Amino acid sequence: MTTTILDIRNLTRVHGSGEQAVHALRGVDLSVGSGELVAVMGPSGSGKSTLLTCAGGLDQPSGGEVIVDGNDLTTLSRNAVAALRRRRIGYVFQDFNLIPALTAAENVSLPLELDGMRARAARKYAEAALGEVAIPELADRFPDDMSGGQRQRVAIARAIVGERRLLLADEPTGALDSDTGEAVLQLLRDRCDQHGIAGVLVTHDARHAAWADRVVYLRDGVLVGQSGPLPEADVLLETH
Ligand SMILES: Nc1ncnc2c1ncn2[C@@H]1O[C@H](COP(=O)(O)OP(=O)(O)OP(=O)(O)O)[C@@H](O)[C@H]1O
Repeated sequence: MTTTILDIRNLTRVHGSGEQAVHALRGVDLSVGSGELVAVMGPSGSGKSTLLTCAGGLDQPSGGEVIVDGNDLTTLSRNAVAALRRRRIGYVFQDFNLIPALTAAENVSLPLELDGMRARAARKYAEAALGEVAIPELADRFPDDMSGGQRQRVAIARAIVGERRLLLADEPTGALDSDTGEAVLQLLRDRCDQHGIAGVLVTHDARHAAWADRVVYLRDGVLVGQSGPLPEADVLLETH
C-alpha cells in the first residue's frame, strides 16, 4: 500500500486584499503518495507555482490544509515549518538557486548544517547525494565553474540530501537544453521509483509531464482535471 506523503485539502491562497485581491488557488485538493510523481500543468497564472510554494511551506495558505509526512504545515509554528522543510522537503527551481560563494558540496550540505548537523557528517551526506546525481567529482567546484546541467544536478542533490520525503520541482528544466533536461527528469523519476519519495513537477511541456504517473491541470486556481500517464515523449512528437 502506498503511503500518502503530501495531502493538500481545500487549499486557498489569496494575494492582497479588497479590489486588488488575486485568488491564486480556490480550493485545491491533491494527494501524492510515496514513489509517485505528479505533474502539474496549466496556463500561465493558473496557480502552479503558488501550489508548489504552499506545498513546500515557502508560502502561507489563506485556507485549507497542507499535510506533509503527517504534519499539517498550516498548524505548525514558523520554526517548525522551517525545520520540516530542511529535513523532509526538497525544492528544485528553474534557476538552480545555488549560493555562488559555496562549493557544490557546501551548497548540498547547507540544509543539514542549518539543521544542526556537524560539518563533517553533513559533508559525507553531501558527497553521497552528489554521487547519486552522478557528479561526485564536482564536490569542490563552485557553481560558476559548472554547466547548467551540472548546476541543476547539484540543486537536485541538495533537494534529496538526508531523508527527504517530498521533492518539489518548479520548471526544473527551464534553463537547460532538451537532452540535459531529459536527464534531469530521469533523475527525479528514479528518485521517486527507487527511494519512495513523492514528487511534484510543475511544467508547461507535455513531453516533460510524460515522466509523471499522473498529470493534474490547473486553471484559474482550480484543479479542472487529471489524467493518467501521458504517452511517451516520442509518441507525442509523432502525433503532433
Ligand atoms: N506575491 C504575489 N502577489 C500578488 N499576486 C501574486 C503573487 N504571486 C502570484 N500572484 C498571482 O497569483 C496568480 C497565480 O500565480 P502563479 O505564479 O502561482 O501562477 P503559475 O501558474 O505558476 O504561472 P506561470 O506559469 O506564469 O509561472 C497569478 O495571477 C499571479 O499574478
